[in-house]
Amino acid sequence: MKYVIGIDLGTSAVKILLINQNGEVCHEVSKSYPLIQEKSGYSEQNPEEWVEKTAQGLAELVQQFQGNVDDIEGISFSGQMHGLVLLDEEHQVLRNTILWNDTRTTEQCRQINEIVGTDRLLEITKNPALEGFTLPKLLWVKQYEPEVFEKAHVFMLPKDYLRYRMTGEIHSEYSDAAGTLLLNVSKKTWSTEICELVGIKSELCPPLVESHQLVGTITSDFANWTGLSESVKVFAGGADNACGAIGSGILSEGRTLCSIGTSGVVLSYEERNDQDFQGKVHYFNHGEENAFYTMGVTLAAGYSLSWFKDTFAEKEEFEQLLQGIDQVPAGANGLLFTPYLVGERTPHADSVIRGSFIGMDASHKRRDFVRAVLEGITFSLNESIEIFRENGKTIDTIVSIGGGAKNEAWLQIQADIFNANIVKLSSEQGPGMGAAMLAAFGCGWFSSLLECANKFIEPVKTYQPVKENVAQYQKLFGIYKQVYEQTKVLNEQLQEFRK
Ligand SMILES: Nc1ncnc2c1ncn2[C@@H]1O[C@H](COP(=O)(O)OP(=O)(O)O)[C@@H](O)[C@H]1O
Ligand SMILES: O=C(CO)[C@@H](O)[C@H](O)COP(=O)(O)O
Repeated sequence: MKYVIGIDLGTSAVKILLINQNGEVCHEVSKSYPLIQEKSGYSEQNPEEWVEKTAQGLAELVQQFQGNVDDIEGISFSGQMHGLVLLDEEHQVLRNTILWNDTRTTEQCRQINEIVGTDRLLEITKNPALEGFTLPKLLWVKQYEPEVFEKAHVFMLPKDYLRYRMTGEIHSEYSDAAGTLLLNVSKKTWSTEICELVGIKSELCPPLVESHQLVGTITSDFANWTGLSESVKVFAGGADNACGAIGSGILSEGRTLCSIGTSGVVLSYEERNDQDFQGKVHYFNHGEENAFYTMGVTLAAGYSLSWFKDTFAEKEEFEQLLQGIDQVPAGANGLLFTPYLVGERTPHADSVIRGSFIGMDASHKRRDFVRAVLEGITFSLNESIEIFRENGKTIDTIVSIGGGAKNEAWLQIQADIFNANIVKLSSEQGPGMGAAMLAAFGCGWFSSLLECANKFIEPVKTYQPVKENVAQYQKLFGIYKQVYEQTKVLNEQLQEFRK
């Protein structure tokens, strides 16, 4: 039996899956790392931490593995998107990575809009300038840390840096490059036009490859560190949402995904590169060659729940915190939560807005708050679904993955709020599975990703919407949507008091 490894470099943790040729998860390791949040709106990580935790995880996985290590044939990656890793000429990291959920770059987004023009930007990159994307981060470093920027030789995305440390080879691939705001998404080339306009040397952009492309083998140092064989083939991999889509079988038109990790996304497969959502949702290259996807993003989805847990129930596990929420009625007894803890992306691209609990009552218990948090996150994702539906998409079935798909009551809440069937898969680790599938396809085990999906992906349960809950949530969603407008000015006034 042969095996592949899928490494998902998430925001909360690196998750590593060992998968056999039947698509069975044989071993699973997860190693977490913290966010560095020096100020309100800032979010960074130390790339060295990703490398160390991945190496530790792989070493643990190899130790647990009973078979012959030479039978592990391929490795590929899925990674949190947009994060800026800057390397100098010696390929040393110049500063901490500025992450996708860091919103310090509103000023740089305005500059990009002024210099490139919003229409031209949309034409080339298919996306508007948003704080989370990589180009505004590059411009922020150029403006505020010129001594760092001067030394920059190449920029990389998180999983591309990890792969570089494992192989010594520097590459980017289209699905992650699409989230930089520097890629011409239809032509699949770095945009020299944008680089020139904003004053970024195009040599900073790494060479581009396809997600399933073989980029090398692991270095002898990394092999010694982990126990892996030096001959294991390394494939480029993809953005976590592209990989989540592959790992959930979102490989044809009409298929929709909901992924609740640190962020939350609703994603839809696109065959074509010329749909027009006027930048209301992200439009990126898929990890499948020449395919695309559109996506709405809630910045603090799982993060809202983990924030609540860390703040009010630090010592408890998620399972304990979520106990009993199925006994709280839909609507959490009149308590509403908006998950804008670090600002928002879809449908409100707003780095200043912050979250709220509306309707707190003396009768509310902790579990009402927990249910309200889950419902608020799900309402936020429903705003993305609403955009898709308003643009003519039929969304009646959604595959749900990510840490959020571990809880049955939350899956039912998703069915009721989205008014769609929710499909749970045998593994909620869609991005890691997608990465492993890219390795399996790259190794030649299958003639297409779709063929691999048919073998590897196993739906285990479907949650159907309950009519009474759907009606209740439709009323509540109308109220939820008003909270943004009603709290926007208040949050602008509060901004000067933030850390
Ligand atoms: N048992 C659970 N039930 C519900 N949600 C959970 C559970 N365990 C983790 N989560 C949620 O999943 C999130 C992490 O999901 P994950 O997909 O691993 O994220 P990432 O890829 O961003 O690291 C946490 O922030 C938490 O909100
Ligand atoms: O910014 C985005 C997508 O545009 C995020 O979805 C990141 O890709 C992080 O993903 P998770 O760590 O939440 O999976």
